[in-house]
Amino acid sequence: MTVQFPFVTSAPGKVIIFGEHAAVYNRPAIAAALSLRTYLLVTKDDSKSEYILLEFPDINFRCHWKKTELPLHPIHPSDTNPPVPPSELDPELINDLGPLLSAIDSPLHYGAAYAFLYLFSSLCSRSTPGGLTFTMRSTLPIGAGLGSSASMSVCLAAAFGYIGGHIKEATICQESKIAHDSDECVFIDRWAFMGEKCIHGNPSGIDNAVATHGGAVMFQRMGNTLPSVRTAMRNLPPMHLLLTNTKTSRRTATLVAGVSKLVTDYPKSTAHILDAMEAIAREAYNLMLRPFLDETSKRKLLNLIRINHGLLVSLGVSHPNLERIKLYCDEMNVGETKLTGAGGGGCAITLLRDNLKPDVFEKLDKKFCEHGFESFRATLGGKGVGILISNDENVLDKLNVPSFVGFNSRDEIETYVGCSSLEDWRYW
Ligand SMILES: Nc1ncnc2c1ncn2[C@@H]1O[C@H](COP(=O)(O)OP(=O)(O)O)[C@@H](O)[C@H]1O
Ligand SMILES: C[C@@](O)(CCOP(=O)(O)O)CC(=O)O
Ligand SMILES: [Mg+2]
Repeated sequence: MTVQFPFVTSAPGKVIIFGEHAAVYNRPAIAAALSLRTYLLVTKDDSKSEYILLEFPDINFRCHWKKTELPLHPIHPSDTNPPVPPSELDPELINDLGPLLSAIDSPLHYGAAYAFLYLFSSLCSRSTPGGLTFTMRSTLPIGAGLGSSASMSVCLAAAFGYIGGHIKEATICQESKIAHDSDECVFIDRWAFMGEKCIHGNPSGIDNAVATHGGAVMFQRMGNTLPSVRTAMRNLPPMHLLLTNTKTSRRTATLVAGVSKLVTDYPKSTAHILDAMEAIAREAYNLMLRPFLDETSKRKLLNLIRINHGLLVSLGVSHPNLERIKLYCDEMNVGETKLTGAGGGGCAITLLRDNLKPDVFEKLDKKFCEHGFESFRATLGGKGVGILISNDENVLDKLNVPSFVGFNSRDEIETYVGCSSLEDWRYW
């Protein structure tokens, strides 16, 4: 198979509706893909053939390495094709990557470069051409609980899987749906999970599963060795979720580590909290299987959102700004609010009551603006990982590093190269 450059891979962010953090401890959680996405442009420039280059303008990071410096793993005849990652990160590869990462100070840059190098070295070989530039753009806020790390890892795993010849070019267009997981999606999901491990140590795998497969799922990790269970939730009832970003930055790695310490220090008490979160996710799952929410089901879901948030507060992963959002929503009686993702800042979701008057939103928006928060209505359950390989001159005109770096808003990215605008996107 010949790899055609330039190309773009893309994957969605996600909203965890119930069960964040508990998901790390093998409890079920419910999440759905978001319409906001990450896009990774891969271009080839023969005049730079000695190098592999990163352009990550969203986090203000660019970097390059000589291809000969990279610890590309030689392919052994006994290797499985496509390669299957081990259950833990490979200590030998981690060691080899150390010197390449040692000059990077910022944890944001470090995590992104580490995931990049780990996946590149695992999936590309000496015969991979040099002169490749990887330019990453997200329409998602980064480090805000909406799974930007997983959507980035999925974009990388898909791109390296394609370049390394491990997966075929996708052929399924926007409208068609497949009933089962394709081999390509299984491959991408598994390797993106390794990227998530590089970025936050002990991920549950829910974020990369949603970013790969799209849609909505009930997900349960089964420990380190067994495969996770992923139950697709088709036909989610209309949920009317308001998503509010505190713009308070935080790192998932720090929050997951904080909960881990609490679980170690208070094993009995925290087990009850995690069990309660499991019961909430299961009750919510049964309610959300219905195509419409009657009044009683809606009331129950609202209650479950409130209880889940209270439990997350008890694990120490809220933040005064998340509590401010909850306070305003409670005062105006618009619905129930919980943090989403790792917490500690980032985003909250509010499940809105029915028949709210528009002026309530105006008042709420005004309050949020005073604190610099940003609200948007979430569209849930979109497409998973995709690839754009286009021969259209108008599209090709945008598929170069300066254009990609130069997009200055979410709307521009979506309009010029986005999954929602171009028909050339294909899905695995
Ligand atoms: N567009 C992007 N460009 C570069 N790095 C990114 C991008 N999106 C995500 N990342 C990486 O993912 C990290 C954020 O992941 P995380 O702390 O898990 O928050 P979340 O997944 O909720 O956004 C960033 O610090 C960065 O390393
Ligand atoms: C806290 C957790 O449940 C979700 C983290 O999501 P995010 O990185 O904050 O978008 C961790 C995980 O499930 O891997
Ligand atoms: Mg993350």
